[in-house]
Amino acid sequence: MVEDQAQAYMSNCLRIAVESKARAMEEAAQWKRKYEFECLQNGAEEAGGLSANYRTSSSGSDFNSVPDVAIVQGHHSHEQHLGCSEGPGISSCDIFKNGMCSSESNNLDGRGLLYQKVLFNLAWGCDGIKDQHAKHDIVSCERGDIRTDIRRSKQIILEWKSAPRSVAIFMKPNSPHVQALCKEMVKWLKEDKGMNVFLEPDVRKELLDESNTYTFVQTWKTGEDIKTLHCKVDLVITLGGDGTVLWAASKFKGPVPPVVSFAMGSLGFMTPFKSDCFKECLRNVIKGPWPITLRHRLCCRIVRAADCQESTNCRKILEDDFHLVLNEVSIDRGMSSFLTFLECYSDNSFVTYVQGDGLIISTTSGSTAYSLAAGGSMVHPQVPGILFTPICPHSLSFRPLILPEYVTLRIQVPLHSRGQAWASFDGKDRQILQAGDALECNMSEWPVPTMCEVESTCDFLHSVQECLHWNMKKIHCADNPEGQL
Ligand SMILES: NC(=O)c1ccc[n+]([C@@H]2O[C@H](COP(=O)([O-])OP(=O)(O)OC[C@H]3O[C@@H](n4cnc5c(N)ncnc54)[C@H](O)[C@@H]3O)[C@@H](O)[C@H]2O)c1
Ligand SMILES: Nc1ncnc2c1ncn2[C@@H]1O[C@H](COP(=O)(O)OP(=O)(O)OP(=O)(O)O)[C@@H](O)[C@H]1O
Repeated sequence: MVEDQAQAYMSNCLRIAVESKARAMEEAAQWKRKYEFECLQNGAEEAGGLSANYRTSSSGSDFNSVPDVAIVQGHHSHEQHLGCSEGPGISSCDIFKNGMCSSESNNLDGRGLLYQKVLFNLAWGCDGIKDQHAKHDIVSCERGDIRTDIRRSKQIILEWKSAPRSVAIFMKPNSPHVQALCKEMVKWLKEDKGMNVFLEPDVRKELLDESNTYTFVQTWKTGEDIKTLHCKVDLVITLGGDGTVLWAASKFKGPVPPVVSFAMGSLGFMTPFKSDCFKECLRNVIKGPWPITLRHRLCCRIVRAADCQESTNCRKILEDDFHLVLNEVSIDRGMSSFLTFLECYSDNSFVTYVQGDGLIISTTSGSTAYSLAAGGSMVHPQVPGILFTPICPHSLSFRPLILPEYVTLRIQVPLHSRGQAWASFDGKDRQILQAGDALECNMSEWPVPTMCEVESTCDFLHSVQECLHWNMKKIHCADNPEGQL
């Protein structure tokens, strides 16, 4: 009995001693944390970067008030590496403390001491641009954890602030069926909708030669006029096939008004609307809101060797001397019987040599056109990327690539090349590339907004299935009268 009491007394003393020691250690750790936080706060305030972004708490000097996310003026060595000497970015400037981290124990080291997570900064290569555009729209690094936001808004919707008033119609030439529909549409747009109608100069002339009821139709005369067409029209209508969409887009060397495309061609991958119900379609689109697909374009320039002879930096490129392609720019061997030999660079990094029939640099919209025929993947038009697809490469291992949308590609015909190459822009405007000439392209800031029939992905899948018969095979089965799978 006495022995039991003595043992209980001893273990009680031991427990009290252990608890006192734990309390003392906890208090010491608290003081240490406070000291470290104050040191860091003082340092940050001296650097001038963190103070504006502090999460405030009830007491200003409370070491429980910690910075959330700070946008810092670059003092990080990595920024220099990215060519962004003072560029903005996202910084993780967090001091971990009780209750801040999802799991408190994560911040305790083996000896039960709290540690500070090492600070870091995320910056985006921005070639010296110092504005907020260099921040990434979906990446954050709150509390030192890098995360990407889930993009919940999938579909872009166009909502008119007031009803569109002017429309430009582009139509496929030499088709009586298309011409007949164009006349009917022009009358309806004017009489029922009270809209100003623009037609291409020769189409307008043909209409006026036929009847003077179309004197209200407007047009453009010079190349200068067409440069400002986007300021005069709210909506573009195309009547034809994919070629007519490409044709209409090529007329806009800057911003493009929303495009409604009626299928009156053979394939019609980018022409979702049916011409026989054009009034209902246009009524809906004009009323809005309406889903659109932003189809990115590539801005392509030819850099001539002759223009660069004086100095390596000399570029006698005129302001207007560029092509905006909706599908692709292709470089091929033309009539030459030699293999093309092209040197390819991405942002000045060597990519590869192309030896074969040529190379296609395609947008994602163009992925279902020439690039597909050359073995490239089909890519949804809203995926940000540039397709790099060789044409009949001489090497069996030369597979197509998809590069990020922000790279600048340079395709050079080497000075020692035996033959020339030819560049075509959306299958048109073929231009010769002599030895030493290069083609440069990057993503343009001016996409083509095309109105969807249903919504972007649904329209894309519908086109893939209906126009290209993707993964459709006939099955011979009495249970499947339509014979398709
Ligand atoms: N081997 C090939 O498949 C090949 C060869 C040369 C050009 N092309 C394509 O033709 C385009 C020019 O078209 P065009 O109508 O002025 O010439 P075109 O009249 O010769 O038509 C070419 C075909 O490509 C289709 N097409 C065009 N763009 C498309 C797209 N984004 N998705 C799916 N199919 C598409 C057209 O509907 C048409 O059937 C070029 O941009 C190029 O992509 C393809
Ligand atoms: N307004 C226009 N003026 C001059 N040429 C045009 C015009 N619209 C289209 N074209 C050209 O006419 C050709 C045929 O047009 P389009 O591709 O629209 O018809 P399609 O071949 O019947 O249809 P799809 O492309 O669906 O097979 C294309 O090469 C295109 O560039």
